[in-house]
Amino acid sequence: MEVGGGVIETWLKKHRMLYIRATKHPLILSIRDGTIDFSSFKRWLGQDYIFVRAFVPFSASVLLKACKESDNSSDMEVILGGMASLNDEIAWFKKEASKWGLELSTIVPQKVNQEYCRFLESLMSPQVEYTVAITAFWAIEAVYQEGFALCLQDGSKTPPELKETCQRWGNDGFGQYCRSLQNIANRHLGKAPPDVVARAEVALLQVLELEVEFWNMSQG
Ligand SMILES: Cc1ncc(CNC=O)c(N)n1
Repeated sequence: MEVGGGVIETWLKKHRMLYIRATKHPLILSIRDGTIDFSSFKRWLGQDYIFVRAFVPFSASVLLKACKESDNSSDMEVILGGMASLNDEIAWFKKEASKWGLELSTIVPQKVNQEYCRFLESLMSPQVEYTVAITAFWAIEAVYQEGFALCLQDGSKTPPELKETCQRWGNDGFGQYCRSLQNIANRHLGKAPPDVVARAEVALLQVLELEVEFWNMSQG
């Protein structure tokens, strides 16, 4: 099954304004037009490192749910691929932080970041259905993919120092991975009972709102 015509596409149309606020946030646009304040970037980098560390156990919980609840063994492989790139990502954050003179061990999570990490923890509960968790997982990955891909488009004036960051989430391979996650989420949403579908939609909205706030927090 291909991306298009699924529940996710319906939701993205329905919640288009919020989706655009998350993917075309002023901070992303300032990277693309080259006007970004590097202190905002450094704040984002430090906070996102903390977020990504919390995202690893959440990914593991999604993997576990896929193994228990999915009828398709390729779900597990797609999620495992995402987890493998998180291993690189953590190493990259450490390298990038030292490049910017950031001491990661001294970074204190901001309130919004704590809220986002608590939200991830709530989704790790075994009571949360795989369909709900994979929808949130897809949304978290997709907003970064879409936002950073924008900074790599022709005509963008992304500062050279930030190109590598944009490549990390904006590259075509990550785009393909996000489409695979979207297909998985659509397949499960298409056969889930209405109450589960409703909870998945709420989780999507929570992700989008937290992403907007995460960018706001980084902007200072
Ligand atoms: C706040 C936030 N949202 C999504 C991502 C992308 N997923 C993993 O890296 C991220 N790094 N940070």
